[in-house]
Amino acid sequence: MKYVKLSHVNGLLEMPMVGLGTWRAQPEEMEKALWAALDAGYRHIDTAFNYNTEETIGKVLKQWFSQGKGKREDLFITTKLPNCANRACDVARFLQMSLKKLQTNYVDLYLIHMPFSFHLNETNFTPLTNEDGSFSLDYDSDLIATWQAMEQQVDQGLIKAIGLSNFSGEQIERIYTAARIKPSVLQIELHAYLQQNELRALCRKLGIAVTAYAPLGSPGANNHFNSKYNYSIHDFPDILGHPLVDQLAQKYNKTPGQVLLRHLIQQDIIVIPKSGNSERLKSNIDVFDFELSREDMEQLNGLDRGENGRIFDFLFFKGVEKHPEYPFKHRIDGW
Ligand SMILES: NC(=O)C1=CN([C@@H]2O[C@H](COP(=O)(O)OP(=O)(O)OC[C@H]3O[C@@H](n4cnc5c(N)ncnc54)[C@H](OP(=O)(O)O)[C@@H]3O)[C@@H](O)[C@H]2O)C=CC1
Ligand SMILES: O=C1CO[C@H](CO)[C@@H](O)[C@@H]1O
Repeated sequence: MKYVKLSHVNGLLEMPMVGLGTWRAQPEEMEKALWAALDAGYRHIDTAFNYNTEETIGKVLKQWFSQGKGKREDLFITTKLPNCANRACDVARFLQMSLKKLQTNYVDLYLIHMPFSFHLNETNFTPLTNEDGSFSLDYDSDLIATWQAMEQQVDQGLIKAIGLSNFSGEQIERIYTAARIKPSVLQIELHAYLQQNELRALCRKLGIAVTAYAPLGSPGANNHFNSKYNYSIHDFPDILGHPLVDQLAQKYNKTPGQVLLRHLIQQDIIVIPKSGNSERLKSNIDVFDFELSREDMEQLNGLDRGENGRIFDFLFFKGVEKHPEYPFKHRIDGW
């Protein structure tokens, strides 16, 4: 395993470059997948308050520790503040709920999941929706105040590093400028079709590590958006099936998934592929024994479609584009 050393942290904190994604994993699948992942050598787990996987992760880890297979400090756990809690007064209690479910007294990384905010349904801690099915936008939430509340949780020893997810360059710079504890990590959609060169350059300048979500193009996400939100993404990309990826997989005697992950890792990008299948889990972490040549890296760089390659525009949250902090306005303007 290779690690990225995080800046803006008190002391040394290293993030394993491959982590286990957990979005859409159902409890039984999650339990099996995490055991298989820990056996395969995964030590980095990516979850979020709204994935409904924290509880199962906590349960498995408790057993893993009690069987003497590892210690808490061997693991890197990321979780996220949901966007229905993007306000200073909600940070401590949402973090507490995550810590309780994860059965741990700290997380390595806590991210603001999304910059746009929804009102909170206090009965079940989900976003409030309006009668027409649109999401109830909270125009008053203050991202800087939310960030400062996260800094206080770092001071309390409940979080090691703090970061952002799905933020635009302007939003990142705004938080960075105001921050006492600077963001250590930016988690964004990043894969061969959406290579995010501008945001990566900004992060390099600010000493922020980049984590790629949906690094394989999130196969199956469209079905999920369809069934959960009755929303379909236009031109849904099949990156794993691209002929170049297939050709390189044959050349290096690797799978298409390994080629795509290696393309990112070789550029110092952390990846968090999700799998519930033990063979694919193993293959996704087995990406450190080969190197793509400069020419092949350049060919893969050439697959970038810019904004047209984006899967997660969050427009499945009906009405979200009206929020002033919606980060992809440039995309809508371009349509
Ligand atoms: N911050 C944010 O807003 C977001 C964060 N995330 C995080 O990033 C993680 C990864 O993103 P995700 O959307 O899950 O997408 P991924 O790109 O990781 O794709 C996951 C899908 O690919 C399949 N798969 C996994 N490995 C392989 C392989 N080697 N070959 C072929 N298919 C494979 C999985 O199926 P199977 O399980 O059957 O193997 C699953 O359906 C999430 O799980 C979550 O933790 C994701 C979205 C948004
Ligand atoms: O991490 C995520 C995966 O996609 C979800 C949408 O259903 C979001 O909750 C979130 O961005």
